[in-house]
Amino acid sequence: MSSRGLVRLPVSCSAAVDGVNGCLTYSTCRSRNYYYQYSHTTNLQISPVDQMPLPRKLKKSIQRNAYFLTQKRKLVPHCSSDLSTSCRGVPNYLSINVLQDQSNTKQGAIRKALVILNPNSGFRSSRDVFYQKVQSTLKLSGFKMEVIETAYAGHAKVLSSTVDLKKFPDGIICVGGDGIVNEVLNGLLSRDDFDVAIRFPIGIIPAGSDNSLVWTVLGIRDPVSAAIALAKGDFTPIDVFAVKWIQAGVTHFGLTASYYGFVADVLQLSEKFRVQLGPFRYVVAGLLKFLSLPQYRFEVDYLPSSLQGRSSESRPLAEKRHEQLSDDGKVRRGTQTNGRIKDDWVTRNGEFLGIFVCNHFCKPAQGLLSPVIAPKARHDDGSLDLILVHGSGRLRLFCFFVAYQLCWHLLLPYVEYVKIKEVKVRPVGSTHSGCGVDGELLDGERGAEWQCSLLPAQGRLLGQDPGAFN
Ligand SMILES: Nc1ncnc2c1ncn2[C@@H]1O[C@H](COP(=O)(O)OP(=O)(O)OP(=O)(O)O)[C@@H](O)[C@H]1O
Repeated sequence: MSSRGLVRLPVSCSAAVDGVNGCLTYSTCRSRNYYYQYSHTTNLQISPVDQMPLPRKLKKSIQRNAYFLTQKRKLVPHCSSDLSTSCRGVPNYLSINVLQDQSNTKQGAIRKALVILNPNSGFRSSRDVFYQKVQSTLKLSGFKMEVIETAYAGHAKVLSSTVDLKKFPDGIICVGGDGIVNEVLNGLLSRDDFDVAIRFPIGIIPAGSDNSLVWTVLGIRDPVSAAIALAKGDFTPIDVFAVKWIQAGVTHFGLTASYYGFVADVLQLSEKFRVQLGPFRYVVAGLLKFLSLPQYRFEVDYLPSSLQGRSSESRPLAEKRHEQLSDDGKVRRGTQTNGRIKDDWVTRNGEFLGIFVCNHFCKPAQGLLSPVIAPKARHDDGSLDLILVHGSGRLRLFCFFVAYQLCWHLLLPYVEYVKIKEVKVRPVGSTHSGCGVDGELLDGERGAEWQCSLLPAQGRLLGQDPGAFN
């Protein structure tokens, strides 16, 4: 029997196959069908399907699946990374075929990664997701992993800020939601070796309530596809932004979005229902907040993208970062800010239902319609997208929400959309002074002023951006 393209499996293959489907699974290799049989004494045996003494029905089913996969690969090149996203009903264990067929999978190479698993994410199914759905796929592709489960909120940040990165050169894999990814990012960026840490690869296995980041940037929303994307070993560069509470000098980093007004309020309220409602907490909190909608007043200053001063672009990363994080809030209006003329800034004061500062187009993984909040945003375009929803009142908010579901919200006359480099947001009066960053709430005191800007270096996500093929 020819074993071309098939027995290039790492040493761990018997365990991997065992983990995938108990003791028996089957697969295809290129245009031929093979049958894998696992037994504790002989480990892995591989034979063409035609030659195996299988029941006729099973043989036919294998051949049907093989045909389906071959056709799909012909029709959609590079489809493999989202195979189980786009082809519902394709069993989990068929993903192994895809791994074997990836020319860029690092066959045989050992890749060392730290896995940080949040057992509290989403429906609290992270353990099942990791151990039953993805661990075997990752092992098969050569990952050697150390798994640590978080024991408390903030644990992932502590881990990523103290871990010896040289011990895990192939990255940190987060199993959970956007919150745990955000913690890992903030842990990495609090390290002394910031320049190295910002480029340290972060992998995501979605098991949280929403997982907007991996869905929007990599087009993946199920754990098996995410594992395959990690196995392929590519990277996607992504802009990183910093949200600074100016008076306190506290900075928090993000990859998805920061938001103020109604959504920040909903985020705060939703935490009260986390244990009872899991991912549905956002819907309930949203409804409750809608019914008791306050007025939100803000002063907003933003620097449009096209007016970005060029003087800072040639300076080294460490110098620029220091400048960005240590201006101690001593910026005064009508003066120079970080070498840029204040006159370039645009000011908007008044009532706003919401203010969103997006790093990518922010597609929620939940919901039927998958609307996007910032359709022109890209995760690596070196700018942020600002959406200002002017005004107040339930009717206006309801119309915005409906239009958003249909992706028409940018057509509303009270919605302003602009690409920016930096924005400052000051809540006025009794307006909620907190701000949400990637699903985490930053609480500020009354009168807190927030400054949101991009860092001068990009981070790296493990996995290939599907848009990179175009
Ligand atoms: N062991 C733990 N016990 C309690 N909270 C934890 C624990 N580990 C992490 N957390 C906290 O849980 C929060 C949410 O985690 P995560 O983002 O993984 O899930 P999620 O909120 O369900 O998903 P999403 O952020 O996508 O909505 C994080 O902010 C983190 O601080």
